[in-house]
Amino acid sequence: MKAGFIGTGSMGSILIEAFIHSGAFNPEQIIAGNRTIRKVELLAETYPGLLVAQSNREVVLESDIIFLCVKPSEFKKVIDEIKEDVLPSQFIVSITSPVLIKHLESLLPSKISKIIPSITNYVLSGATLCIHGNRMQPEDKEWLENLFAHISSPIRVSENYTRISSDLSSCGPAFLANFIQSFIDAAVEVTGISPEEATLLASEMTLGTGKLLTTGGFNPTTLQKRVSVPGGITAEGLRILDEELSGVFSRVIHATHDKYQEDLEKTEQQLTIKQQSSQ
Ligand SMILES: NC(=O)C1=CN([C@@H]2O[C@H](COP(=O)(O)OP(=O)(O)OC[C@H]3O[C@@H](n4cnc5c(N)ncnc54)[C@H](O)[C@@H]3O)[C@@H](O)[C@H]2O)C=CC1
Ligand SMILES: O=C(O)[C@@H]1CCC=N1
Repeated sequence: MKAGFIGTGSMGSILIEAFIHSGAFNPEQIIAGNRTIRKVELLAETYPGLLVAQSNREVVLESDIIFLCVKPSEFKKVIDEIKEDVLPSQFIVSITSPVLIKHLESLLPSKISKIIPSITNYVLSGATLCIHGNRMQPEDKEWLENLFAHISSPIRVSENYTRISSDLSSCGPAFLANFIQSFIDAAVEVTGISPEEATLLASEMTLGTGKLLTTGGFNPTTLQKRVSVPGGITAEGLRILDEELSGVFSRVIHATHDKYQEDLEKTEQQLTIKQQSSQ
């Protein structure tokens, strides 16, 4: 099994490193290409045996499964480069939400899935969102999800819910980190505790909270209730949060969905124009 990666930016390189660290792939099983080739050369220096492709075509010609790890606006160019070489027996995995499965299936003859990762996969944790195309047979889906199980909890989602699922799973780490940073900044400003100590405490707290919510038998509601001693201190803090954060996440979700719609329309336009002109 040879795995090819087109795009070794933030998420492409995180996936490569996670697959290697988890033992899912040896470096020798990986070939990667990137617009700026130096990024792949650096990966190959860290993981000897990893092959540096000189072109996206080379990635496709050498791989059984190809991960497309470029931004939505870069898809058209990549697909134009590789489409003549893609085979029906190959697997193509897109990690980009605004590129629809139906467009990929109309442009490429391979088996297609969309799997949206998360930065949490870097530490072999968090979810990956799995959306499979029509050519994926039950055994293909099982095989691919087993591969992603090395680095994540693969969860099947409907393509209609890609955005909100990705908001929770993939944007979520940044949203949560923003909340934590505000908590730390306030702690430093109000009390004079050092930023390092506040950050350590907040980070350990986040790890423990994640464990309680995944394997500790709590959900967000029961956790808040359990920590809030009746007439105690936590309830005072929660009262402020409930007042101040009311409506904030609806606005966040509207903002991500507006941007998604914009990307979806632009990408659809690019990919379908290409399709018409190639007929
Ligand atoms: N960053 C994240 O946490 C997550 C990102 N994603 C998705 O992953 C996709 C990539 O995101 P990032 O890795 O963050 O972006 P990035 O900008 O860090 O990486 C994209 C890479 O693609 C390369 N590239 C561009 N055009 C190319 C071409 N024609 N041929 C070969 N390589 C080319 C660029 O040089 C760059 O290294 C995006 O669509 C994003 O929505 C999905 C889940 C999480
Ligand atoms: O910011 C972005 O566009 C990507 C999508 C999910 C996480 N990061």
